[in-house]
Amino acid sequence: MEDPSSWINLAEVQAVAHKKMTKPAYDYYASGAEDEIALREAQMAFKRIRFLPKMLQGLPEKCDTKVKVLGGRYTLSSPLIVPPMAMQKLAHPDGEIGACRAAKMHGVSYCLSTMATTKIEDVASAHSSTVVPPSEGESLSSLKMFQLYVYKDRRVSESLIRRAEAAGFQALVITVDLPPLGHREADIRNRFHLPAPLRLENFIGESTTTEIDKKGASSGLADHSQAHFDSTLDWSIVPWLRSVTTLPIVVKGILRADDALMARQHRVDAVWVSNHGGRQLDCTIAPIDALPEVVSALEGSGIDAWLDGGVRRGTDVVKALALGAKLVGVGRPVLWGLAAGGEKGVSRVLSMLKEELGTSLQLAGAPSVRDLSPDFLVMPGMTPFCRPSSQGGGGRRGIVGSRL
Ligand SMILES: Cc1cc2nc3c(=O)[nH]c(=O)nc-3n(C[C@H](O)[C@H](O)[C@H](O)COP(=O)(O)O)c2cc1C
Ligand SMILES: CC(C)CC(=O)C(=O)O
Repeated sequence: MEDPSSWINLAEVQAVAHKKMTKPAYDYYASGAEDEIALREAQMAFKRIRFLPKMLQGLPEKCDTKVKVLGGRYTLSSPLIVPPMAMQKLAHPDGEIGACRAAKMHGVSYCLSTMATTKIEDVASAHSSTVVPPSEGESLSSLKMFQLYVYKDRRVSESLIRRAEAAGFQALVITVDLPPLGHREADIRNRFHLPAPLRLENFIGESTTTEIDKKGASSGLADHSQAHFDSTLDWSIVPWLRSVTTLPIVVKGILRADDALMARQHRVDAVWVSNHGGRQLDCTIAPIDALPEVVSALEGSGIDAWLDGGVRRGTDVVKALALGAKLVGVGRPVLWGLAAGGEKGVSRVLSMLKEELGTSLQLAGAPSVRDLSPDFLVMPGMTPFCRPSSQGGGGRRGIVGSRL
């Protein structure tokens, strides 16, 4: 199991990572808040959705996964994104650099966390200098983005944004579902802290102390976020961000249609449907269940809906795309790949997921990700019926009781 090429699914990678990681590091990555209902539900909700595949569609040999995002500004090779995840050197010395390089090599977008163990500028230059060979004659394209936690001291946030912009990050993702930090019992029990010599590299030389570096009485994460993150944010944060940056703004952590409407009113560039991997408020709705309402709130606005949470299979990606997500994030499996095999491990995780995505598109009968729609799915509790049209071809389908 040492050789990443021997792994055949993402669950297997987690088992390898588990054996290699220290208990506090594994628990920090794996766990959710409180009873972990939201964590489990995010995955289970995908499994309740069924496909209604189309046959004899005259598919190309390889289905097209290109997507246009951020108001059509960018065409990307893949709808996959590595969401922001803190402290990636806890998994492996390759850390954020290994993860972002592997993502770029696969045409997968990468979002760097504020709470990284590698400096913004170092990640940017590793990403820029990664040369991606053309794949089947096409050059792969993806984005690098920066995720922001807003600090009580706005000068800290402003400096992070300016550094990310200067370093060439192409979008700013602001996370709105934290603080305060969710009640993560494993981290409290383990008195989680970042072991030396690892540090939150974006804050070296600044007045922001980290708390995360020291073993305290409780979780260092909770201490840090309570001390420094602004828990009083409201929608006026969007105009403030606009006053600081010209980057597209993505709001991450939305689960409600009325919040999506507020995001629309504030002209953000994308709404990222997420429950933070079940690490914040427990018992939230699964992101995939929240997606259809958010998509309909954004309809006609040109604002993208992105999604993460519980994505573990290519079929999960297809379901999210069919329900209207433009980008789909896969979180923990990337960390498991990193822990189990460094950059090569991440690369294997992404290649398995891309392969599953390609196969699932073919089996569902969609020539491209842009051809997907709710018509390919049967939602829980709904009875599908398919009616041939009176003209022959292209039958009509409905789902009894469906809100889609
Ligand atoms: C270890 C870990 C660290 C995370 N750190 C951040 C972070 O710094 N910023 C953020 O917005 N989300 C963070 N997240 C949440 C992810 O961006 C993402 O929403 C979540 O992991 C998706 O769920 P999944 O792991 O089931 O794919 C983190 C998640 C994990 C597992
Ligand atoms: C340091 C934390 C605030 C990072 C985070 O978002 C998480 O652990 O989920």
